[in-house]
Amino acid sequence: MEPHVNPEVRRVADDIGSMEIRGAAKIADAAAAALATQAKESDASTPEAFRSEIRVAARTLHDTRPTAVSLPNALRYVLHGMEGTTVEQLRESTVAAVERFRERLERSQADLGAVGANRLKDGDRIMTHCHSTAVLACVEAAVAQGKELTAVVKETRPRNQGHITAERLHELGVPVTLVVDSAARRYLNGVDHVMVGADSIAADGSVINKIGTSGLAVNARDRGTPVVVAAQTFKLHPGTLTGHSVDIEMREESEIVSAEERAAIGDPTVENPAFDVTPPRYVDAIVTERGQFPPESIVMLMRELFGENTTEPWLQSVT
Ligand SMILES: O=C(COP(=O)(O)O)[C@H](O)[C@H](O)COP(=O)(O)O
Repeated sequence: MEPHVNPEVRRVADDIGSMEIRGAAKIADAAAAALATQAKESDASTPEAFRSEIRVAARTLHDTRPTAVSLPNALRYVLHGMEGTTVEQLRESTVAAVERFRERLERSQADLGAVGANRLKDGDRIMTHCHSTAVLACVEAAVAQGKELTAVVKETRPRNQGHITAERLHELGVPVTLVVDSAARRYLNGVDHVMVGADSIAADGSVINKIGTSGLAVNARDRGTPVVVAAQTFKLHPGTLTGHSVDIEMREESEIVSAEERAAIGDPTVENPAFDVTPPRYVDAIVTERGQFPPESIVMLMRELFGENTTEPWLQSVT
C-alpha cells in the first residue's frame, strides 16, 4: 500500500506547481514546513512506515518544479536529519531538522543581505529581473544603513514577477521605474548594478535564473554594468559536481497566449521556458551568506559544503 501523504503536503505541492508559492527560497521553506506537518500528523505505527511516509511526501514535493535546487537541497537536509529507532524519535528529529533548516534559511538571508549591501553605495541605481527575496535582502540592508537607492524593475514576462519586486521596493522606500523586458538595454547606461537571484548555481559558476537573465547579463557586460547574483549557498547544485546538468522547466503555453489567440495567429508552436543559464563570464560576483565569490571559484565552496555527498535520499525505495 502506498504510504499516506498528508493533505497539507499535497496542497503545498500543488501551490508550488501552480506558482502560488514561487521563488527558490520560498519554495524551499514551504516544502520543509510541509515535511514537518507530515511528521507531526503521521499516525505511522512503525519506524519503517514513518520513514516511507516522509520519503513519499518528499518525493511529492520534489516532483513539482525541476529547476530550483533549493527544493531538493531542503528535502535532503530534512531527510538527513531524520534519525532514531522509534516513531517518536523519528518524528522529533524530523521536526527539529525542519526548524533548523528554516532558521538557517532566515539567518542566511540576513547575512547575505549584509554582504550584498556592502556593494551598494548611497545614490546607486539597480536593475532587477523577476522577484528575488535574496536581492531584496541586499536592498533592505543597504536602506537600513541609510543608503538611498533607486531601481529599474523589469516586468518579467510572462508572469510579471517584476510587479512583486516593484511593490516590495516601494515598501522599502526605493523609487521604482517599471519597464518592459525588451527596454532593459536602453536603461542599462544609467544603472550601477544589475542584481538578480538564482534558482541554481552550477559547479562551473553558471547561474540558472528566470528566463531573460542571460540576455540581461550579456547586455550588462556590453554596457560595463556589473552583474551581481544574490543567492544563499543552498542554491548550489550538488549534482553539477558530478556532471549532471540543471533541468530547465518548460511551462504551459497558456501563460503566453490563450488557445483562441493562438488559433487566430496561425497556430504557431509556442514554447515557454521558465529559466535560462548565464555563463560565469557574464557574472561579476555571487553574493552568499558566506561572503562574495567570483563565479569561477564557487566550485571550491561546493566541494567544502557537499563533499562527495550528492545522494538523494527521497529516491530510496518507499517500502
Ligand atoms: O527566478 C526566480 C523565480 O522564478 P519563479 O517565479 O518561476 O519561481 C528568482 O529569481 C529565484 O527563484 C530567486 O528567488 P529567491 O532569491 O527568492 O530565492
